[in-house]
Amino acid sequence: MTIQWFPGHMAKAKRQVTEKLKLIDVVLELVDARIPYSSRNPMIDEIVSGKPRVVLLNKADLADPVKTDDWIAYFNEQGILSLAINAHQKDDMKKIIAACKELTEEKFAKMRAKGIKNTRAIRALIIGIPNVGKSTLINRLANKTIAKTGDRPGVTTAQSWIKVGKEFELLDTPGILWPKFDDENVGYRLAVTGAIKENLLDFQDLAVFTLKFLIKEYPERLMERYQLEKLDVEIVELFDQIGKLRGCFMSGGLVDYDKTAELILRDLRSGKLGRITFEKPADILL
Ligand SMILES: Nc1nc2c(ncn2[C@@H]2O[C@H](COP(=O)(O)OP(=O)(O)OP(=O)(O)O)[C@@H](O)[C@H]2O)c(=O)[nH]1
Repeated sequence: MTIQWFPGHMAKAKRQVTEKLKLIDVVLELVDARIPYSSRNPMIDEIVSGKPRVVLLNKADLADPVKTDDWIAYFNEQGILSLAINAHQKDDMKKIIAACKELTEEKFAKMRAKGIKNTRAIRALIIGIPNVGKSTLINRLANKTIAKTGDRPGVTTAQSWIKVGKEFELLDTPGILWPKFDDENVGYRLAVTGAIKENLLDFQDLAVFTLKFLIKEYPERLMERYQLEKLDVEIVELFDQIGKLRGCFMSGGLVDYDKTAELILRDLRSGKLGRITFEKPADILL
């Protein structure tokens, strides 16, 4: 997984998704429930225009449930159906299929009214930015492991359908979209949640961003996890305290800030700092 999008890439990705859209009845737009704004493609409305769509707030198991509810209400207000899911959870698949049925009911009723007898299965496509859980969801819906092919430049692979019961089928390769790049905070949020390739990142920089965010939004969690008594100190002081507590030292006995930063990010990504969401609908101007 890399995120290196250039105008040429973007145009090609858009074309590939547009081609796939012609084949399907309903779009499953996957976003990261911890960053439902930053993990959406900026041109998504234009790209899927006219197709019924469900926004799936994936990795909801890692996100703050109160904020997830706010996001669902927000999408509702926009007239977009949305569901909180965990792509590893079998039970959540039923909710997705039920939502797809609801959204395509009218279209299929019209087909039946025209006398088309053997009504086919509902056809769906998963789309989303890198690392949002597309393959995991495909495998979960398919109930087996489907080889990860993605869209490679210049390679035309035949489209095939994965049957999920009698009434639903899924295109076996997802549509890959690019994230937003227009705002520094968006970049940080994508990076701390793991959407950007690790070797492109400065862990100390990301850990500073994370600590500042936690001080503001989840101070108790931070204090509890790292046994901190107060947070109104310099960030470097927090690094020192956390590094000492967790044994992140260099050979001379000084705190190793790189190791400490990695530890903070690992804790965040694995949910050890609790369920965290980085953005609220009220924070964004849409
Ligand atoms: N906790 C949690 N982890 C998830 C969930 N869905 C996916 N993941 C994890 O997120 C990581 C990325 O998932 P993938 O399915 O590879 O994502 P993708 O969108 O196919 O990624 P690309 O191939 O890079 O486009 C994996 O480590 C998954 O196990 C979820 O609902 N909850």
